[in-house]
Amino acid sequence: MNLTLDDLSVRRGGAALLRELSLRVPDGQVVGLVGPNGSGKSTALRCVYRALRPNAGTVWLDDEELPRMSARHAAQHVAAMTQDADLDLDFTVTEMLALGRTPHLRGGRTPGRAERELCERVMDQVGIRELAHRGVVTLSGGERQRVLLARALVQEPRVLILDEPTNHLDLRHQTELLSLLRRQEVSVLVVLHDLNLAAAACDRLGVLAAGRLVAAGTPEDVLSAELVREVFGVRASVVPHPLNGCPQLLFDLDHPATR
Ligand SMILES: Nc1ncnc2c1ncn2[C@@H]1O[C@H](COP(=O)(O)OP(=O)(O)OP(=O)(O)O)[C@@H](O)[C@H]1O
Repeated sequence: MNLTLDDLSVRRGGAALLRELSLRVPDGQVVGLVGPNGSGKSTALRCVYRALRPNAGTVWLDDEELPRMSARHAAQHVAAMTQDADLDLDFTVTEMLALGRTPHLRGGRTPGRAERELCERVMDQVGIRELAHRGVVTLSGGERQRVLLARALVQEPRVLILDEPTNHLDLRHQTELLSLLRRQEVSVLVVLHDLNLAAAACDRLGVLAAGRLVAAGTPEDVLSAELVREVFGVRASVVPHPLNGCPQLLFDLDHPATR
């Protein structure tokens, strides 16, 4: 399913948070949204998972306008793993995952055997089976993060929206999560801060600065030393990854900034 952000503008309290953002996530591709703090990345995602209504522009799922869909219909197609998620609930991990099936259950039906098997498969994929009976409030930051990903996958979405999904994860879990994303047959829009992980994991990148899309394309097209200097104010060298050739950034901590 193709996801299209179409000319989105968001203004709040007299400030422009997003300015005429257009970005396409083609069916089955992983598109990364990167940019400095406060550049509008989460704002863009919020417009997609309907936590925020843009002042102008819209979002398309193929040729259907997402804001016009019912909440249930939208949730059958789009799942989000976000910074806003509230896990301070007295639920076990298994119960939390079952909630992910809600959009697909008709008339308040409770999850049956097929749903339970799906949840178990996803727990194995994400490596949280041993947490199944733990209360979600007792989990570490990284464990919670993986439970949220599992809940999104249990939803069996066609489009997955992820806001900094790796921020609490250790190195192994970061790489596992991103390689898992690449194996999913869904369209993915993901905000990442780590440009090297973004270059490795994403088919395409969009770069936001002050609410505007300033570059978009393949990681090779986008990640230049000039762009990193201009957008992030950081001096970096770009080298090809020795195994797969994707661009990777090296930083000089003695001379981090250009100004
Ligand atoms: N309701 C609001 N009213 C006013 N300003 C807001 C509102 N919501 C967000 N902002 C501001 O909009 C800007 C963009 O916020 P956003 O969360 O989209 O940035 P971001 O790129 O995701 O940042 P980060 O990398 O720090 O997570 C920030 O300066 C933020 O303070």
